[in-house]
Amino acid sequence: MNVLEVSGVHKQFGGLVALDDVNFQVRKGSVTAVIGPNGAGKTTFFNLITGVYQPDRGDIRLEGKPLVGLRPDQVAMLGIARTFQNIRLFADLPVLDNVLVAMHGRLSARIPGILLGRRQIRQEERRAIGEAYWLLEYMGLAPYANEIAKNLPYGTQRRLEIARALATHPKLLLLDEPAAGMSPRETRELTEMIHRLREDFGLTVVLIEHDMKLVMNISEHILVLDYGRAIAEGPPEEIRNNPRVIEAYLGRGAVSGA
Ligand SMILES: Nc1ncnc2c1ncn2[C@@H]1O[C@H](COP(=O)(O)OP(=O)(O)OP(=O)(O)O)[C@@H](O)[C@H]1O
Repeated sequence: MNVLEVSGVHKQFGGLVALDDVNFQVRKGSVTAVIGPNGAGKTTFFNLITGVYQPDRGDIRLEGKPLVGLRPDQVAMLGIARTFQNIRLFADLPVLDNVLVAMHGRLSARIPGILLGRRQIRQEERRAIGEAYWLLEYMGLAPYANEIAKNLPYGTQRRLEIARALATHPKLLLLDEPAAGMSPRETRELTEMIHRLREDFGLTVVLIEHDMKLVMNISEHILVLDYGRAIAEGPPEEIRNNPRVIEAYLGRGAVSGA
């Protein structure tokens, strides 16, 4: 079963075609990578899925529900969470609060505050704090719960971003260059963590990544974009040996370390 279905999605910025009639399906519970050279349209693709941009034409569906026309907060409510290439945290807030804020959107939508008595609000808060601690524990972040986010090492901030995404209880998790700036050890841990997320939560993951070792290790399926066009799609071993992909991307040294 497909969680995400993208059909004929096209996006132009003035004269620049950022995505050219892209089709893409993501199977439930899979890990899929979107790769390609700089400027190929990868982040634009995430921005279209998450409602940051609207496509000029085409259709995007999450479990059959149309996403085109929805705002980012509406897309998030339907079950898509993402992280960003440039980390976006509440830098001056403690780690725990960063997760609680992310959780808030989901909780307040589920139970309008006006319907709750003070005792119930306290119960909800206690439950939210319990869940936030659980998530921090799960992500190996519990020791940092009271640290200010901006003081964490870079790789740990990336993990916190993922914890914030998980706090929204997504069906589909989009990770934009999750290994950027990570040490080889942090990247190995990230690989294990993505595997665990899929096993423990049945989560579907789509990631944009330039670290080909990570991509080839973790993905079942890879979509390759070049100048906004989908030039190849398939399992890692097929993509690795695809002459068009080698020419457009892998041959340019992107496989170094793979
Ligand atoms: N808001 C925008 N306005 C104008 N052009 C844009 C906008 N967003 C993206 N672009 C252009 O669209 C093209 C695709 O950009 P995008 O960021 O999606 O590429 P990418 O594959 O994610 O690249 P990278 O690997 O460097 O992050 C680029 O030429 C970029 O300059």
